[in-house]
Amino acid sequence: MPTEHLFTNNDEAAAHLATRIAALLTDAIATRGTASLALSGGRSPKPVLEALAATPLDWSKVVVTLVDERWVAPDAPDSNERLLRETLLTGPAAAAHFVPMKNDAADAYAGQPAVEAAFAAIPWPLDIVLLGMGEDGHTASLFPAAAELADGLTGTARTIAVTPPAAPHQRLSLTASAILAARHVFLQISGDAKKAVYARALEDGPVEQLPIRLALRQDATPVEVWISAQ
Ligand SMILES: O=C(O)[C@H](O)[C@@H](O)[C@H](O)[C@H](O)COP(=O)(O)O
Repeated sequence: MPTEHLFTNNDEAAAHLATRIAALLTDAIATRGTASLALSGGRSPKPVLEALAATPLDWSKVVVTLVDERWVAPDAPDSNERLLRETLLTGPAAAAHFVPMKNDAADAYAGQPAVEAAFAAIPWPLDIVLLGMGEDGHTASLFPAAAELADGLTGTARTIAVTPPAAPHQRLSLTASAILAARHVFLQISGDAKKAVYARALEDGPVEQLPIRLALRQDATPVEVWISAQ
Protein backbone atom coordinates (compact mmCIF):
# COMPACT_ATOMS: atom_id res chain seq x y z
CA MET A 1 0.00 0.00 0.00
CA PRO A 2 1.26 3.52 -0.75
CA THR A 3 2.16 6.16 1.82
CA GLU A 4 -0.16 9.18 1.56
CA HIS A 5 0.68 12.84 2.11
CA LEU A 6 -2.36 15.15 2.20
CA PHE A 7 -2.28 18.88 1.53
CA THR A 8 -4.91 21.58 1.26
CA ASN A 9 -3.40 23.23 -1.81
CA ASN A 10 -1.12 22.45 -4.73
CA ASP A 11 1.59 24.99 -3.96
CA GLU A 12 2.07 23.64 -0.43
CA ALA A 13 2.20 20.09 -1.78
CA ALA A 14 4.64 21.08 -4.53
CA ALA A 15 7.03 22.81 -2.13
CA HIS A 16 7.12 19.84 0.24
CA LEU A 17 7.44 17.33 -2.60
CA ALA A 18 10.33 19.27 -4.16
CA THR A 19 12.09 19.27 -0.79
CA ARG A 20 11.54 15.53 -0.43
CA ILE A 21 12.86 14.80 -3.94
CA ALA A 22 15.88 17.06 -3.42
CA ALA A 23 16.74 15.21 -0.20
CA LEU A 24 16.57 11.84 -1.97
CA LEU A 25 18.74 13.14 -4.83
CA THR A 26 21.29 14.43 -2.33
CA ASP A 27 21.33 11.06 -0.53
CA ALA A 28 21.76 9.21 -3.86
CA ILE A 29 24.70 11.41 -4.84
CA ALA A 30 26.31 10.91 -1.42
CA THR A 31 25.80 7.14 -1.61
CA ARG A 32 26.45 6.33 -5.26
CA GLY A 33 28.00 9.48 -6.70
CA THR A 34 25.07 9.98 -9.04
CA ALA A 35 21.29 10.31 -9.02
CA SER A 36 18.59 9.79 -11.65
CA LEU A 37 15.10 11.24 -11.87
CA ALA A 38 12.28 10.64 -14.37
CA LEU A 39 9.46 13.20 -14.49
CA SER A 40 5.99 13.15 -15.93
CA GLY A 41 4.56 15.84 -18.14
CA GLY A 42 1.19 17.50 -18.02
CA ARG A 43 0.10 20.25 -15.63
CA SER A 44 0.63 18.72 -12.18
CA PRO A 45 4.43 18.60 -12.05
CA LYS A 46 5.00 22.26 -13.06
CA PRO A 47 5.15 23.75 -9.55
CA VAL A 48 7.35 20.90 -8.32
CA LEU A 49 9.72 21.33 -11.26
CA GLU A 50 9.95 25.07 -10.65
CA ALA A 51 10.68 24.56 -6.94
CA LEU A 52 13.28 21.88 -7.71
CA ALA A 53 15.01 24.09 -10.30
CA ALA A 54 15.93 26.59 -7.60
CA THR A 55 17.10 23.94 -5.12
CA PRO A 56 20.86 23.99 -4.54
CA LEU A 57 22.37 20.52 -4.95
CA ASP A 58 25.13 18.99 -7.11
CA TRP A 59 22.94 18.90 -10.22
CA SER A 60 25.96 18.04 -12.37
CA LYS A 61 25.69 14.54 -10.87
CA VAL A 62 21.97 14.18 -11.64
CA VAL A 63 20.56 12.50 -14.75
CA VAL A 64 17.11 13.86 -15.58
CA THR A 65 14.76 12.18 -18.01
CA LEU A 66 11.05 11.76 -18.71
CA VAL A 67 8.42 9.25 -17.69
CA ASP A 68 6.85 9.73 -21.09
CA GLU A 69 6.84 12.03 -24.08
CA ARG A 70 4.46 13.08 -26.78
CA TRP A 71 6.00 12.43 -30.21
CA VAL A 72 6.13 16.12 -31.12
CA ALA A 73 8.98 18.54 -31.80
CA PRO A 74 10.86 19.46 -28.59
CA ASP A 75 9.74 23.07 -29.01
CA ALA A 76 6.06 22.18 -29.53
CA PRO A 77 3.66 23.59 -26.92
CA ASP A 78 2.74 20.15 -25.52
CA SER A 79 6.24 18.66 -25.54
CA ASN A 80 7.24 17.32 -22.12
CA GLU A 81 10.87 18.05 -23.00
CA ARG A 82 9.88 21.67 -23.53
CA LEU A 83 8.12 21.65 -20.14
CA LEU A 84 11.31 20.46 -18.44
CA ARG A 85 13.56 22.88 -20.32
CA GLU A 86 11.27 25.78 -19.33
CA THR A 87 10.92 24.77 -15.67
CA LEU A 88 13.36 22.30 -14.12
CA LEU A 89 16.37 22.74 -16.42
CA THR A 90 16.88 26.37 -15.47
CA GLY A 91 18.90 27.93 -12.65
CA PRO A 92 21.10 25.52 -10.65
CA ALA A 93 19.33 22.48 -12.14
CA ALA A 94 20.42 23.49 -15.65
CA ALA A 95 23.66 21.67 -14.80
CA ALA A 96 21.81 18.33 -14.77
CA HIS A 97 22.35 15.84 -17.61
CA PHE A 98 19.07 15.59 -19.54
CA VAL A 99 18.22 12.46 -21.51
CA PRO A 100 15.31 13.21 -23.87
CA MET A 101 12.78 10.71 -25.20
CA LYS A 102 12.04 12.46 -28.50
CA ASN A 103 14.49 11.89 -31.38
CA ASP A 104 14.42 12.50 -35.13
CA ALA A 105 12.61 9.28 -36.04
CA ALA A 106 9.42 9.79 -38.03
CA ASP A 107 7.25 8.23 -35.32
CA ALA A 108 7.46 6.87 -31.78
CA TYR A 109 7.70 3.26 -32.96
CA ALA A 110 10.71 4.01 -35.18
CA GLY A 111 12.20 6.15 -32.42
CA GLN A 112 11.82 3.64 -29.58
CA PRO A 113 14.95 1.50 -30.21
CA ALA A 114 17.27 4.52 -29.96
CA VAL A 115 15.52 5.67 -26.78
CA GLU A 116 15.84 2.17 -25.33
CA ALA A 117 19.58 2.30 -26.09
CA ALA A 118 19.89 5.75 -24.50
CA PHE A 119 18.08 4.50 -21.40
CA ALA A 120 20.43 1.52 -21.19
CA ALA A 121 23.19 4.06 -20.58
CA ILE A 122 21.36 5.75 -17.68
CA PRO A 123 22.38 4.69 -14.13
CA TRP A 124 19.72 2.04 -13.39
CA PRO A 125 17.49 1.64 -11.52
CA LEU A 126 16.21 5.17 -11.50
CA ASP A 127 16.32 6.75 -8.08
CA ILE A 128 13.07 8.66 -8.47
CA VAL A 129 10.03 8.45 -10.75
CA LEU A 130 7.36 11.13 -10.47
CA LEU A 131 4.03 9.94 -11.85
CA GLY A 132 0.84 11.78 -12.60
CA MET A 133 -2.54 10.21 -13.27
CA GLY A 134 -5.33 10.97 -15.68
CA GLU A 135 -9.01 10.74 -14.71
CA ASP A 136 -9.14 7.53 -16.76
CA GLY A 137 -6.56 6.01 -14.44
CA HIS A 138 -3.69 6.20 -16.93
CA THR A 139 -0.19 6.91 -15.72
CA ALA A 140 2.89 7.61 -17.81
CA SER A 141 1.47 6.84 -21.25
CA LEU A 142 -0.04 3.55 -20.17
CA PHE A 143 -3.61 4.21 -21.20
CA PRO A 144 -6.62 1.92 -20.71
CA ALA A 145 -7.63 0.38 -24.08
CA ALA A 146 -4.32 1.26 -25.77
CA ALA A 147 -3.21 -1.62 -28.03
CA GLU A 148 0.25 -1.59 -26.40
CA LEU A 149 -1.03 -1.60 -22.80
CA ALA A 150 -0.37 -5.28 -22.13
CA ASP A 151 3.22 -4.98 -23.33
CA GLY A 152 3.65 -1.79 -21.32
CA LEU A 153 2.40 -3.54 -18.18
CA THR A 154 4.21 -6.87 -18.53
CA GLY A 155 7.15 -6.38 -20.92
CA THR A 156 10.77 -6.26 -19.81
CA ALA A 157 11.84 -3.33 -22.01
CA ARG A 158 12.35 0.00 -20.31
CA THR A 159 10.40 1.99 -22.89
CA ILE A 160 7.48 1.44 -25.23
CA ALA A 161 5.81 3.34 -28.07
CA VAL A 162 2.09 3.87 -27.55
CA THR A 163 -0.81 5.24 -29.58
CA PRO A 164 -3.24 6.55 -26.93
CA PRO A 165 -6.88 5.85 -27.89
CA ALA A 166 -8.00 9.42 -27.22
CA ALA A 167 -4.88 11.60 -27.10
CA PRO A 168 -3.66 13.41 -30.24
CA HIS A 169 -0.05 12.23 -30.38
CA GLN A 170 1.86 8.98 -30.33
CA ARG A 171 3.76 8.60 -27.09
CA LEU A 172 7.02 7.11 -25.84
CA SER A 173 6.63 5.84 -22.29
CA LEU A 174 8.43 4.07 -19.49
CA THR A 175 7.04 0.60 -18.96
CA ALA A 176 5.64 -0.67 -15.68
CA SER A 177 8.82 -2.66 -15.08
CA ALA A 178 10.97 0.44 -15.54
CA ILE A 179 8.75 2.46 -13.20
CA LEU A 180 8.66 -0.24 -10.51
CA ALA A 181 12.42 -0.80 -10.74
CA ALA A 182 12.87 2.71 -9.32
CA ARG A 183 14.00 3.19 -5.74
CA HIS A 184 11.23 5.69 -5.05
CA VAL A 185 7.96 6.28 -6.92
CA PHE A 186 5.87 9.38 -6.30
CA LEU A 187 2.32 9.94 -7.53
CA GLN A 188 0.96 13.47 -7.57
CA ILE A 189 -2.80 13.93 -7.74
CA SER A 190 -5.15 16.81 -7.07
CA GLY A 191 -8.88 17.44 -7.17
CA ASP A 192 -11.93 15.40 -6.30
CA ALA A 193 -12.20 13.56 -9.64
CA LYS A 194 -8.67 12.17 -9.43
CA LYS A 195 -9.06 11.37 -5.72
CA ALA A 196 -12.13 9.29 -6.57
CA VAL A 197 -10.22 7.39 -9.28
CA TYR A 198 -7.34 6.90 -6.85
CA ALA A 199 -9.69 5.44 -4.23
CA ARG A 200 -11.06 2.97 -6.81
CA ALA A 201 -7.54 2.08 -7.93
CA LEU A 202 -6.62 1.12 -4.35
CA GLU A 203 -9.31 -1.55 -4.51
CA ASP A 204 -8.71 -4.92 -6.14
CA GLY A 205 -9.48 -4.95 -9.87
CA PRO A 206 -7.88 -5.34 -13.30
CA VAL A 207 -4.78 -3.20 -13.80
CA GLU A 208 -5.83 -2.81 -17.43
CA GLN A 209 -8.94 -0.95 -16.26
CA LEU A 210 -6.94 1.54 -14.13
CA PRO A 211 -3.25 1.32 -15.09
CA ILE A 212 -2.23 3.39 -12.06
CA ARG A 213 -2.88 0.13 -10.17
CA LEU A 214 0.55 -0.98 -11.41
CA ALA A 215 2.02 1.31 -8.76
CA LEU A 216 -0.70 1.09 -6.11
CA ARG A 217 -1.42 -2.66 -6.00
CA GLN A 218 2.14 -3.76 -5.18
CA ASP A 219 4.47 -3.54 -2.21
CA ALA A 220 7.89 -4.21 -3.70
CA THR A 221 8.57 -0.58 -4.67
CA PRO A 222 8.01 2.28 -2.21
CA VAL A 223 5.22 4.52 -3.50
CA GLU A 224 4.26 7.87 -1.98
CA VAL A 225 1.02 9.53 -3.04
CA TRP A 226 0.95 13.31 -2.69
CA ILE A 227 -2.65 14.49 -2.67
CA SER A 228 -3.87 18.07 -2.70
CA ALA A 229 -7.43 19.28 -2.53
CA GLN A 230 -7.45 21.33 -5.74
O1 LIG B 1 2.63 13.32 -20.67
C1 LIG B 1 1.70 13.32 -19.87
O2 LIG B 1 0.61 13.90 -20.05
C2 LIG B 1 1.87 12.66 -18.52
O3 LIG B 1 2.95 11.93 -18.35
C3 LIG B 1 0.59 12.01 -18.11
O4 LIG B 1 0.67 10.68 -17.70
C4 LIG B 1 0.09 12.88 -16.97
O5 LIG B 1 0.83 12.58 -15.80
C5 LIG B 1 -1.38 12.67 -16.71
O6 LIG B 1 -2.07 12.79 -17.94
C6 LIG B 1 -1.88 13.74 -15.72
O7 LIG B 1 -1.72 14.98 -16.34
P1 LIG B 1 -2.08 16.33 -15.54
O8 LIG B 1 -1.04 16.46 -14.46
O9 LIG B 1 -1.95 17.42 -16.59
O10 LIG B 1 -3.47 16.16 -15.00
